[in-house]
Amino acid sequence: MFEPPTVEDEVVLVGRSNVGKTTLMREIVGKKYDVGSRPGVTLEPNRYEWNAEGFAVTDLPGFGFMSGVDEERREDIKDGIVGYLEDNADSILVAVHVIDASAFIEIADRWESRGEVPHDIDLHGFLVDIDVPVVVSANKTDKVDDRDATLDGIAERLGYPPPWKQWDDAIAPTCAKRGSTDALFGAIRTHLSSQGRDDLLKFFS
Ligand SMILES: Nc1nc2c(ncn2[C@@H]2O[C@H](COP(=O)(O)OP(=O)(O)OP(=O)(O)O)[C@@H](O)[C@H]2O)c(=O)[nH]1
Repeated sequence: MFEPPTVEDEVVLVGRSNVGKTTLMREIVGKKYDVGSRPGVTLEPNRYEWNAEGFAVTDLPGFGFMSGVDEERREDIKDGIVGYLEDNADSILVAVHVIDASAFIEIADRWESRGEVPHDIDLHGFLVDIDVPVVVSANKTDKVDDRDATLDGIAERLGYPPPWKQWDDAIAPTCAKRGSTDALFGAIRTHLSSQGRDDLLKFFS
C-alpha cells in the first residue's frame, strides 16, 4: 500500500495519530532543509530522501482514531503500516515509536481494563518481533506533571522494567513542539553507530 523509499536505508516515525510525528519530522529535517509545514492528518507517508547518503526519513501515517477519517479507511491505514514495517524491516535502521506521554498510561489502562491490547503496546511488541531497533519518543512531556513517574509507568507497560532511565537507548522523553529532542537524537545516534552508520549521525546532531 505504501511505497518504499528509492534509497537503501531509512529511519521511520510511527505512532498513533496526533502524537507529534510530523512535528518531530520537522525537527529532524525541517530546520536544516527548509521543509514547509503540512497541516492536518497525515494519510500517506511523508518522506525526505538524501541520495548521496542513501538515506531517508519516513513519517508514516498515524493510526487509531483520526478526526474525519472513517473506520474502514483507518483499518486500511493500519494494515498498510504493518505491511510496510514488515516488508521493509531489513532496511529500517531505527523505528521511532512516537507516543503522547501525557495520555499513554490512561489510554493503555482503559483498553486493558476492557480486555483489549492497546494499539501502542501491540505496535511496540510487533517492532521488537520483527527485529527493528526501536526508540520510544515519549513526546509532549511539557504536558506531564510527574515526569519520572510517568516515564516509569510508560516503560513498565511497554515491557521495560523501571526505572526508565536505565533504558536510555529505548526510551527518550521529547517535547517536539519546543524542539527538545536531545535524548531522542542521542538514542538514534547510538543505534546508527552500532550499525556502522556514523555517516548518518549528522542528521541527528
Ligand atoms: N504540547 C505539545 N504539543 C505537541 C508536541 N509535539 C506536537 N504537538 C502538537 O500536537 C499536535 C499534533 O502534532 P503532529 O505533529 O501533527 O502529529 P502527528 O503524529 O503527525 O499526527 P497525524 O498526522 O495525525 O499522524 C499539533 O497541534 C502539535 O503542535 C509537544 O511536544 N507538546
